[in-house]
Amino acid sequence: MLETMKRILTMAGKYRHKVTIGIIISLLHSFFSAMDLFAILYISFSINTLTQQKIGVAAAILLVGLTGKIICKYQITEHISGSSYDVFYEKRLEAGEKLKRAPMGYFSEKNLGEIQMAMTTDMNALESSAMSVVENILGSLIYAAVCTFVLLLFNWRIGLITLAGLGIGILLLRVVQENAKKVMPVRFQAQEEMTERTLEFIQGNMVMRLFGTGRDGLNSVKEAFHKKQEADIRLENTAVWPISFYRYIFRLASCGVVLIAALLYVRQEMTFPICVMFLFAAFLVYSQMDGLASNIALLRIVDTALSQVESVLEIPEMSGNDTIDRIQNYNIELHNISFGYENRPIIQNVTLKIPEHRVTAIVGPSGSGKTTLCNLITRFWDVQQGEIMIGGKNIKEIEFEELMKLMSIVFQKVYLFHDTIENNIKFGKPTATHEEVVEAARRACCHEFIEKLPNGYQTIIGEGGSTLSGGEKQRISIARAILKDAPIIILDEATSSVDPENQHALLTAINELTCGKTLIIIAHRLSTIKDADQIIVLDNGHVVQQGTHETLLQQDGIYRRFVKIRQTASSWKL
Ligand SMILES: Nc1ncnc2c1ncn2[C@@H]1O[C@H](COP(=O)(O)OP(=O)(O)OP(=O)(O)O)[C@@H](O)[C@H]1O
Repeated sequence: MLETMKRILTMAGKYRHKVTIGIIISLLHSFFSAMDLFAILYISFSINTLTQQKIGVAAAILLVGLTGKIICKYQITEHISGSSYDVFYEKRLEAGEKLKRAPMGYFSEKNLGEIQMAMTTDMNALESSAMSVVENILGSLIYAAVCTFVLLLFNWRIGLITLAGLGIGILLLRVVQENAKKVMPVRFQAQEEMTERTLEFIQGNMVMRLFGTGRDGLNSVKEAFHKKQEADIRLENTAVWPISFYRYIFRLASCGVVLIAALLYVRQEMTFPICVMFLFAAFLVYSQMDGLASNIALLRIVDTALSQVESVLEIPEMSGNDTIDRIQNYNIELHNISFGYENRPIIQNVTLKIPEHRVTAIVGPSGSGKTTLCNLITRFWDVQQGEIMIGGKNIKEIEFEELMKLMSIVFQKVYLFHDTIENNIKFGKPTATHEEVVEAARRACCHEFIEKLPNGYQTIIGEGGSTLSGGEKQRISIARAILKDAPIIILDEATSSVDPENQHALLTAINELTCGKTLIIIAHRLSTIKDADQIIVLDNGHVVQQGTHETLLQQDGIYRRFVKIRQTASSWKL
């Protein structure tokens, strides 16, 4: 319990101080709450000599308690709940920054569900509960401790009964916590699986229907729902008995206090007023302990959510914090690089020079590693062996955002944001004017279709660009790259979705865009690569040929065979 509270305070970061003040105020709140008991004590002691003035004093004690409670509650909300929103606003930003610097390998299918859960469900749970749970638990415990202490002062026997009830109650809460500790990871895993399966079912719905497997897909979602349901029930069950027993213990201890007080009075070891005071106290002392049980269950949820969020905040960051200031040229050199996905070798011992201001085309059969090679140059993945240099500098030493300033990339899979077309293009240069956006769009051959849309450049694109065709999305991403105007350009099958009508204009635009730049291109069409300054032929992760179109045609290699069978070889990409 204390460990979780410590973690919550650590997570509070720069708000830790404010939260700590909030916790101290919450202790003060417990003290003011206990003033009800003081008022009863005062009345009980004065019962035989009660005057209007004494009633006034008791009323004043109650009033001070009530006022103190209200002021403290306001301050607690201000310091604890208020900080909670600030803390998790910043944690979301921090996680976003971390994710920006995480290696692409971190974003595996498995991790995506975890990241999504951590950034949404877990952060929400922490935002709404983490701080208040600390406040409630401490508040309840302090209140009970203050009351017990007062009772001990008045009668050690009754005080000890109250203390014993408190001790057993706390032990039972530990049992609840320990039980939940075993079940919570199962529940979280079930929740993650449910999120992943549901997303998969929604995203893959069309494919499932087309192949008549919609029902099978639903079955896996149902199974995930069922696992979640089972985990929830198991979690509830682990707490049912200990919590019932926990409540029973307090009732029992309260009854014990009543009985002992009555007994002591009968034996004339206690005066009637004190006995009455204990009768009241018996029920007041544990009045906040019922709520503590549900807060302990909540603390377990908070604990697991904390672990999930901490795991996102602790993801490895890519190394390198150098700038690109001292880079004199844009020659790219690959020195004996190797890379594999999860120990499956993809790129093997590749050594290459990609000269600046030249066009380098990468070709090879599907799956030969063309995209992977580009992903290594852009440092979306880090090489496992060898080094990649730009302008003589190892890219691992350059900060990722700085490195990205050097490159414009047109991906095979284009992602557009749920925003206006203008802002999507401006993503390449946020400071661009409308005229610059239009100019980039014209050069990327998308101005005309944008103009025909109902709101032109202000038309909102659906998430992921879902309201546009593949070709339209690709042209917008080219406009983005044109606007960014980086010295190194990587085009991964950029022309694949463009219709023949726009093909020529687009290639002209690409030529214009790439003129005088270092261009690496993975393209479909022979026309695109035959004018390249060098062509790299990849096969099974190895560079098997390298040269110009003419020199490669003269060699008896797979490039020549490819050119010959190009019309029929569907698995090749040129
Ligand atoms: N994220 C990934 N995790 C695991 N394996 C991957 C991943 N991305 C690609 N691969 C595998 O690496 C190999 C090379 O893929 P890559 O996309 O680099 O080839 P490519 O030559 O660009 O193919 P294509 O022309 O079909 O796009 C393929 O076998 C692919 O299945």
